[in-house]
Amino acid sequence: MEKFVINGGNPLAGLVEIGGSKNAALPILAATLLSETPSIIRNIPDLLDVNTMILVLQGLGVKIEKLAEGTFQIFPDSLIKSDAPYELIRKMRASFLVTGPLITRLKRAQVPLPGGCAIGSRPIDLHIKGFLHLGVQVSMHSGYVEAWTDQLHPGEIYLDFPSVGATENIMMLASVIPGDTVIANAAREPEVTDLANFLMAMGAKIEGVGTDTIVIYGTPKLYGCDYSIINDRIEAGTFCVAAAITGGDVEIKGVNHIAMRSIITKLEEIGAKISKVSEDSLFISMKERPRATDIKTMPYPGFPTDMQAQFMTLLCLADGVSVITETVFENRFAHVGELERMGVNIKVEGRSAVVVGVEKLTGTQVTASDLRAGAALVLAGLAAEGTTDVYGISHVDRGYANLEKKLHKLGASIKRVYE
Ligand SMILES: CC(=O)N[C@H]1[C@@H](OP(=O)(O)OP(=O)(O)OC[C@H]2O[C@@H](n3ccc(=O)[nH]c3=O)[C@H](O)[C@@H]2O)O[C@H](CO)[C@@H](O)[C@@H]1O
Ligand SMILES: C=C(OP(=O)(O)O)C(=O)O
Repeated sequence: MEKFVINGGNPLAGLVEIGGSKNAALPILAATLLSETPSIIRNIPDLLDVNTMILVLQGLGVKIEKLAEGTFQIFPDSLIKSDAPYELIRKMRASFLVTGPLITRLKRAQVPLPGGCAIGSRPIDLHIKGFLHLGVQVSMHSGYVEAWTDQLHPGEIYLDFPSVGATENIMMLASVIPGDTVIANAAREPEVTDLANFLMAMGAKIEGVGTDTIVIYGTPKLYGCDYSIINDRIEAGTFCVAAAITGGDVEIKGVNHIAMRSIITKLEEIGAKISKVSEDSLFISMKERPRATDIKTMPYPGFPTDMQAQFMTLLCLADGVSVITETVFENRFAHVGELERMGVNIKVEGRSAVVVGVEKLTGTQVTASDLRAGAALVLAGLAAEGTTDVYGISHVDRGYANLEKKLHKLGASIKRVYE
């Protein structure tokens, strides 16, 4: 078993470079299946989830070559299988994103229902709704989604919620269906935009990217291309909180200021001083005790649910009472119970958590239940008095590359221990 052992109290200082975005890399890797010709994808982060997606593609028959650190060439011409294995899909919900591309290439897909996870039940009804509108037939049995088509056609799809994954699956499928497909109430996340940019680099024509109405003018053939994915705004946000919670001074390089607007605004409300160093770099410093503030998670450009747990840790140390409301996932407060072991004062009432700031956190043993809960516990450990052992760090490895190395370089006392 692996754990992080953290001795808290060191203010972080120096420069950290942000890597490629997990949530952009996963759909873009799936989208390489849409053409028969190879693509080169750059800036792919070295994460467990990326490895899982690579195994999914290889399991479907696709050849993948690593050209350099973070750069892979994908040869989708060897795609032969339309069924994705349960062992991989259950590890990572994003593997369901191969469904759209499989239908376009092989006219059928058999993919296990990805199921729920520690943050909620996470249904896929909106993905299915989109497929049905585009001429796909779908049946579900024994925990599998079976999808097939004789004739795809364009359509108009209204999403009841701007689901990131549903927007991505539908956009991929529609990009090879001649005619105009409209996705209304589409997700506007920067990672959806990155996927659209990749599809356009492959030859698709898409309008309204980054707005809530995306129009895809499909073309029967897409071609592989050379593409570099965007950096990870959630990794950047997590390092911002690490700097703030330790009273540090850190330059964060590889950021998109616009994509991080809600995160930066909330940090400033809490009392962090943030300045723009360059087009892709910011400096964050925090010398005072954090101030309480309220946060409500929302689809982009609202405050990201993937930063909720990390901000909760910061607000646990604030002077005053904060209310954090989670509107995106129904059950994303699993970190609260573990933070309580470190001395926080939080009361969960339905979808809101009332956080009464305390003066200090105390190190102890805690266990991550999911990716961002794990990040929140690491942040708590960086600020706590004494030693914190964070277990369950495979969750953290799903979404952070070299987290402990990057934190150590900034002056944190953190090491990975194999027990
Ligand atoms: C790999 C990836 O990109 N993951 C991100 C993606 O997840 P993911 O794409 O799974 O998130 P969605 O935007 O689809 O989910 C948001 C909400 O919609 C609900 N829903 C979704 C689909 C559906 O068919 N029916 C339905 O009810 C979900 O249960 C959830 O409550 O966006 C989330 C919201 O920003 C992020 O937290 C995840 O990090
Ligand atoms: C919820 C997350 O990811 P996923 O959708 O892959 O579970 C996340 O990145 O915080």
